Amino acid sequence: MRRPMVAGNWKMHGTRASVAELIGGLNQQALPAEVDVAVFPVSVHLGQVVEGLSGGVVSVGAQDCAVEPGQGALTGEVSGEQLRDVGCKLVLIGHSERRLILGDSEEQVVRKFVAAQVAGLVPVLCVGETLEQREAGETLAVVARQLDSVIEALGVAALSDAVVAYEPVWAIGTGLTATPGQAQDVHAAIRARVAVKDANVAGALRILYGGSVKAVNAAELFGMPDIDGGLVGGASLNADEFGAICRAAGN
Ligand SMILES: O=C[C@H](O)COP(=O)(O)O
Repeated sequence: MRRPMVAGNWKMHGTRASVAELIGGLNQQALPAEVDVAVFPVSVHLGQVVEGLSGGVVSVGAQDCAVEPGQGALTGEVSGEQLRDVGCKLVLIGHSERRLILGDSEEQVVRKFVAAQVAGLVPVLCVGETLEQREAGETLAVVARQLDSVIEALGVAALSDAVVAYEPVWAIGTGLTATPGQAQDVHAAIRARVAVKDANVAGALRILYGGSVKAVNAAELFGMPDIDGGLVGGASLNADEFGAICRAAGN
C-alpha cells in the first residue's frame, strides 16, 4: 500500500509577508494523517517556512539543487547538503520549467538526482511531454526516455528512495487538466517500465500527477489506481484550496 503524497510547488512566488500568511493558513488546515504533505518554496524562503510550519506535519522541500555536492565555487547554486542543513527533506528534480526554460539537460537532471540522494534528500523526479509531443503520439516515449536516463545511470534501485511526478507540460498552469484516464495511462506505463527492472521498486514507487490540480478535480485524479497524489502549482498558493486537495488524497 503506497502512502499518498501531496506536494505544493510554490514556484517563483511569494514575499516574506505573503509566505507568512500562507504558513499561517497551512497551520490551520486539518491535514489527513495518512497523507504525506510537502511544500516547495523559493530557496530564500526555506528557513522561514521550516521555522513557521508547526508540528512537523508538513515537510519542506526545495525546487532544485546544484549538480555538485557539498560546498564550493558554484555561484548562484545551492547544494543538497545546504538544503538539508536548513531543514529540507525533499527536492524537485527536472521540473519542466527548469528543463525547457532554464535549459537543464538530461545529464544535469541525473547529476542533480545523485546530488540530492547523496545529501539525504528525497528527489521528486519530474517527467512529462509537451503538447507537440503528445499530438505526435510521443508521450510514452518521452516519459520513458526521461525515466530511463536515471535508471540507466544509477540503476532502478535509485528509485526506491525517490518519487516520480508525471506533469504533462500542456497541463501546467493552463487550466487544462489531463483527464483521469489520460493521466492513469501514463502513470501505469511508468510503473510498468520500472517493473520490467524490478517489480518491488515499481510497486512501492509513488507517482504523483501534476498539471492544474485543484480541489474540484483532485479526488477523481487521486482515485485512479496508479496516481498516488499530486504535485500542485498554482492551487498550492491558497492554504484552504491546498488543504482541500490534501484531504482529497486521504479519502
Ligand atoms: O509543479 C507543479 C506543476 O508544474 C503544476 O502546476 P499547476 O498546478 O499550476 O498547473
